[in-house]
Amino acid sequence: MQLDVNDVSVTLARADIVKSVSLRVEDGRFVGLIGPNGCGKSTLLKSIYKVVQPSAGSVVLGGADVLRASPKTVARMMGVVGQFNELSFDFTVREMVMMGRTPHKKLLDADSAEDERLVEEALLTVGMLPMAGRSFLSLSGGEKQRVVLARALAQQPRFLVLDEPTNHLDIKYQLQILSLVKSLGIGVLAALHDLELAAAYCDHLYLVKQGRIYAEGPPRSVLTREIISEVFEVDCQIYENPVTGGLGIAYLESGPSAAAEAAAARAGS
Ligand SMILES: Nc1ncnc2c1ncn2[C@@H]1O[C@H](COP(=O)(O)OP(=O)(O)OP(=O)(O)O)[C@@H](O)[C@H]1O
Repeated sequence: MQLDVNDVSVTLARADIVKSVSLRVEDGRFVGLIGPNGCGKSTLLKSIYKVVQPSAGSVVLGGADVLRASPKTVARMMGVVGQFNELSFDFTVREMVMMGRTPHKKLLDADSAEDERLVEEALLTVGMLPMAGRSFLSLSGGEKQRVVLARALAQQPRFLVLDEPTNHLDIKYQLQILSLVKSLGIGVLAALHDLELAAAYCDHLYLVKQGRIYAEGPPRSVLTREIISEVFEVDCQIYENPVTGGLGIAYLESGPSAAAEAAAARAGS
């Protein structure tokens, strides 16, 4: 299922946070959204999953107008793992994941055997089946993150939106969850902070700076020393990882002055 974001702008508290952003995620592609803190990644994702109303533009998923469609219609197609998943009420892990089935049910429908099966399968996939009876609020950050992903999987989405899905996860689960998401073979748009992981898993990257798309393309064309220095204000060396063959980034020094010095040195050389 293909996602098209067309000239989307978002204004919050009179500030222009997202400025005429267009992007495309073709069916089956894993697309990363990267950029510094506060550049507007989460706000853009929220406008795609209908939590924030854009001031302009359109969002089209599988031919459907997401901004006009009902939340239930969108939830039948799109799974979401957002950044904050705190709840006021406590639910068990199993109940949380069962909520992923809601968009596929009618009001007051009981859970079917198929619902139960999908919930078990999703819990097994994220390694949380042994904790199915636990209270969600009692879980660690990483365990909660895996349960929220299981809920999105139980939803059987045809498109996934992930906002820093590896936040809180240790390295085993970071790798496992990204591999799992990739293996689903559906369109994925994920905000990611770890640039090496983004390079390893994403087919295509959009780099956001101050609410606009600053660069886009295959990871190797976006993650260059120049672009990282300009956008993240950190000097680095890009290399080919001799073990994995993937793109490696060695960060040299942080801070605006180091980046400015590096830029000046490059300009002078
Ligand atoms: N409801 C709001 N009202 C006013 N400003 C907001 C609101 N929500 C977000 N912002 C501001 O919009 C900007 C972009 O925030 P957003 O959360 O989209 O950034 P982000 O790229 O996801 O950042 P991070 O990497 O830190 O998660 C920030 O300056 C933030 O303070």
